[in-house]
Amino acid sequence: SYRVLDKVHLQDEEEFVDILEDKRHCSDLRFALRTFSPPPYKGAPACSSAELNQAVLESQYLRYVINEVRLSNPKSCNHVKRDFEVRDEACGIMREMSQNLQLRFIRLLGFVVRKVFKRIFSAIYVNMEGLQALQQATQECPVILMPNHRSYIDFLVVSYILFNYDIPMPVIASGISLAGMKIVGEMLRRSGAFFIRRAIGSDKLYWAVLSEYVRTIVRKGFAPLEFFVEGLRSRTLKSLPPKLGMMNMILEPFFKGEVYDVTLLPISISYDRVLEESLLAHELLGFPKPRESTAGLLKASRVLQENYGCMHVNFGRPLSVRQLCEGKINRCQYNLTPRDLPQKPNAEAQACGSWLAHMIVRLQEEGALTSPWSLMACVLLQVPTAALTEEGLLFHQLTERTLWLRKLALDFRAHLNWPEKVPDSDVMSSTVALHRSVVCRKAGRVYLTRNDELEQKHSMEEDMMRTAAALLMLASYRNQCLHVFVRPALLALAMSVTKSTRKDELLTCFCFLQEVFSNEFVFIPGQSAQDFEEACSLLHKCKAVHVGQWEVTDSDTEPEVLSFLQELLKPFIESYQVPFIICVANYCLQIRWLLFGLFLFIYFFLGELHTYEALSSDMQKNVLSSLRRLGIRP
Ligand SMILES: CCCCCCCCCCCCCCCC(=O)SCCNC(=O)CCNC(=O)[C@H](O)C(C)(C)COP(=O)(O)OP(=O)(O)OC[C@H]1O[C@@H](n2cnc3c(N)ncnc32)[C@H](O)[C@@H]1OP(=O)(O)O
Ligand SMILES: O=C(CO)COP(=O)(O)O
Repeated sequence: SYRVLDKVHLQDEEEFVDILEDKRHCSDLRFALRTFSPPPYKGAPACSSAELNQAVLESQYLRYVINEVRLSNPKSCNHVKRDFEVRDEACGIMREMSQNLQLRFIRLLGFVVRKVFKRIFSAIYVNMEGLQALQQATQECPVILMPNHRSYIDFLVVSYILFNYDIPMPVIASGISLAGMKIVGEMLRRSGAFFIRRAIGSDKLYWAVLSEYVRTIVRKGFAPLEFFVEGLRSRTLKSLPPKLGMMNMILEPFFKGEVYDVTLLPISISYDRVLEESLLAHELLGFPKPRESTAGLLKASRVLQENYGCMHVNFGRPLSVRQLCEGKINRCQYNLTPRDLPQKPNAEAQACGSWLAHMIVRLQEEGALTSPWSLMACVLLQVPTAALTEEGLLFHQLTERTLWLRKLALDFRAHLNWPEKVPDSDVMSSTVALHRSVVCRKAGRVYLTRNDELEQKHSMEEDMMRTAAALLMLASYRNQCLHVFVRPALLALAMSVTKSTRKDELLTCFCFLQEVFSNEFVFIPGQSAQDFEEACSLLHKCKAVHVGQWEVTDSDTEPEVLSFLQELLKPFIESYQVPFIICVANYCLQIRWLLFGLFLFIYFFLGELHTYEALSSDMQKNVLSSLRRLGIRP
């Protein structure tokens, strides 16, 4: 089993250590009560939450905006707001938003979280070098922690690690829904969460309080600021296109010269098995997300009975915004207006924020570890659904294909978490056993898990939903490693679509495909040519193509690679193809959005579509945005 390994190597020099290992020697209480003495930021004392709030409310910026809001009251309104009324409103927003970090609550949650982690995870691997670099950075510059977001566990584990290694506890941007949980909401606030409303819209005062709050945290630098640039947990386990609001806020103090530099720190969290796997798949099938509540949390305690394998937390290297922005932004322009006046980021600053945010997502992907299960999911999804549910796939074939894919992934520079010193067959068996909610092994074959395996009796519709949910779960686990293959796969697709070998034609098609799928996969804006070159070089490296100065041609040495990569993207192509055809055909008829979803279902059941992934609400939403972006209105 995975426990055989206590240390996993990401790169030769990077060592991962299981931080749960010491659980045998240290009691949970002792852990919670440990001496916590992080080195202070620039040697200065910490800033209390009351001081932070006061600094925000008394800022020139907020005073200015409060006055503007007061003056901008509609003339038709009988009651003209007074200064103190708008100020009270701002104080109300602050009370709702602000964190109230207290060490004793960290200790309390630390005690509970440790018990839970020990129960459900076999190991939590962390790269120590990354942590050391982070600890150093927190003493020198404001640090922004930017983890990928797949699970509620993400923010718990980051705080847990920082507490364990004497790194200042972060303040964390959180959706307001968590604040509404009885008792728990307040505990999260006292553990560092600050709460942001969803859909802020055009509420000028709210934006002003939020942005000043975030900027003040950055200016003071007393605690790392943590936020999830993807904005929510990815339901598909693929990276989401970044949200830019928070990114722009944290960059502003640097652009205006209020801080010398800002350090961005991408964090890649990879799970063998995601706690919310089934809930997320059901959300994709249209079931509403259960409201966050304390009762719901208590009900979810059945997850404690399950095993979720290992988790890897890879702290990336600190990135200096100062260095990254050199030559990209002219900071002199910020000297022309008083710093305290509200200023929307100009086009240059927005482009820079967007570029940085996309780059962080890309770095999160690069730092993620690819599990054997994710590779197996790629293989299993290339078997027709009916065959997977009825006949199954021979276990030894699955092993053979997965090992072939492991080699390809390594050629494509993936970081694998394939346990060393464990026979491959054991890795395969323990992986299938861990994911018995999705697949099961019987008489030398692997099948998609059905209700009868789970010894539950259900109606036909429920059975169908279960199959769909299992397939969407499988697709999500495949998605965990798609970033490794996506660029070469787009090139393989371009080669098959254009039937051309000319590099310029392939590049045009490659860019078009990137545009079509830009909601599915995150690409750094303006970097298509580099992505194309990277795809050429990776396919060349695994001997699938010959790359010349003007041409890219198939090689006969590894014909399997191109066909595998094309198959990998097939569910996306199929899910996009039908709606694209329908919409183009009905362009004049102006099909309504609701009908669009209906069409997908009809096509699916008539057998036109072979992929269950077309049923995913995420895929449907992305198809619609893609159609709109390309100027085709459904
Ligand atoms: C030892 C162990 C201990 C354990 C201890 C545990 C600790 C436990 C802590 C718990 C911690 C929980 C943590 C949960 C984790 C999440 O809840 S993740 C979700 C919350 N976090 C985030 O979303 C962060 C990233 N999101 C963003 O950056 C988003 O942009 C924002 C800032 C939230 C805003 O989102 P939004 O309303 O969707 O806005 P967005 O699309 O960015 O922009 C909307 C419009 O506003 C405009 N706008 C943008 N900025 C501005 C501005 N400053 N002024 C005016 N207008 C603006 C935009 O231009 C845009 O206009 P249009 O282009 O649409 O015309
Ligand atoms: O509120 C969040 C806590 O992680 C993130 O939002 P979602 O629940 O929509 O993923």
